[in-house]
Amino acid sequence: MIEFKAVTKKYPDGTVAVDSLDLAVDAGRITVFVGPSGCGKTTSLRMINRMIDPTGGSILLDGKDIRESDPPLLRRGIGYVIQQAGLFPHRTVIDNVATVPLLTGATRRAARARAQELLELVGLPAEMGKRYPVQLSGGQQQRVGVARALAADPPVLLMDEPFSAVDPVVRDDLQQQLLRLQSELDKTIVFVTHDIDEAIKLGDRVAVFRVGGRLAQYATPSELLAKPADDFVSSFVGRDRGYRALGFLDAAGVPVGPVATAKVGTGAAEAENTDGWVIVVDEENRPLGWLSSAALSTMDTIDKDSVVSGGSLYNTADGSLRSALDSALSSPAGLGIAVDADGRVAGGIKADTVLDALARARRTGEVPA
Ligand SMILES: Nc1ncnc2c1ncn2[C@@H]1O[C@H](COP(=O)(O)OP(=O)(O)OP(=O)(O)O)[C@@H](O)[C@H]1O
Repeated sequence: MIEFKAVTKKYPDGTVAVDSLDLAVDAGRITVFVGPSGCGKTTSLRMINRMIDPTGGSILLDGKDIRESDPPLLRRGIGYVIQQAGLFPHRTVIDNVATVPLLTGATRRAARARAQELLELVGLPAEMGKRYPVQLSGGQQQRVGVARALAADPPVLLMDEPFSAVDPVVRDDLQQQLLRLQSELDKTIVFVTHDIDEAIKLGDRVAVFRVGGRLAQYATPSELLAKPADDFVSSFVGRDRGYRALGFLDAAGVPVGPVATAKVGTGAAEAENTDGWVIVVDEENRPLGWLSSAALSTMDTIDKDSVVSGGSLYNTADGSLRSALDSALSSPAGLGIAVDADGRVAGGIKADTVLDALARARRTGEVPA
């Protein structure tokens, strides 16, 4: 556990970046610091590994004041990931990751083996180890940054806007990856972002800062959305608040209806008769995209290059009302695609059906009316 006790940071020019911060970061959880630019998120984060020292108050790591720890030693137990990954440009990817185990006394062979394992863990193919950072995409560099931060197996991981320099699709992928990793690793993660959506998605708890380095609210994502502490938090988390709150409601009770499917590579004439759209699936019944019946009527064999990419998918195994509704709204056919845990088409889902389920949840008091 990391505890901030009345922590203040006043820079020499008089700027108060953090003002009397009291906050306890739970062990083994993701805590997100979020807030507008200049509100003291980075300063708060960097005080944890003593890159910055507070001018008042104290920070305890597992009950011990971090001022009593030698900074280099302290940092061995605290991984650090930053926005531009911060990789060594003249070292290969594998050597970038192996640096830390080498520093802590591993043999070269053991360090490389560990690095290889970590690259796999963050979803990078082994052959990428030989490349130099410049030969990787931004998202891949971020993965290497995460692998490197994990190399010493630190119990604590600090992440400062790690995904903000990549495009939204890659960011979504990196966020999923982080959640998956965390479910295996149980690190104590402190994650800084200015993006409230990212905070809500990743955080077990979210600390909302306001300019002047003051904590406006510290709560779980659903509490933040349901009960913002004041007007500032309300306007900060406010955008699409009702819609985002759907992300916390299980869609298990939402009925999934039929959807016309057509297997790729089969004759178009064999496709189910429909006056609207069909979802094209692969051999395993996984969705590839949509074809309108008009397009279908012009082709002999269904090929996957002609499909219109669909919207988001709704996973019946663990989907929320938000993902169910989003799948319906983002589909060109107006019908969301529900898939099972293996990604196979389970049926279609309509926006109206989701809204009915929401109305039911309101009636039963599961969500406030
Ligand atoms: N070395 C410094 N000297 C003086 N003021 C500083 C210094 N570093 C940061 N600040 C100021 O402290 C305040 C908090 O900065 P900090 O970087 O912690 O904010 P932040 O919330 O992380 O912002 P951003 O989202 O823009 O990165 C800002 O007003 C900033 O200008």
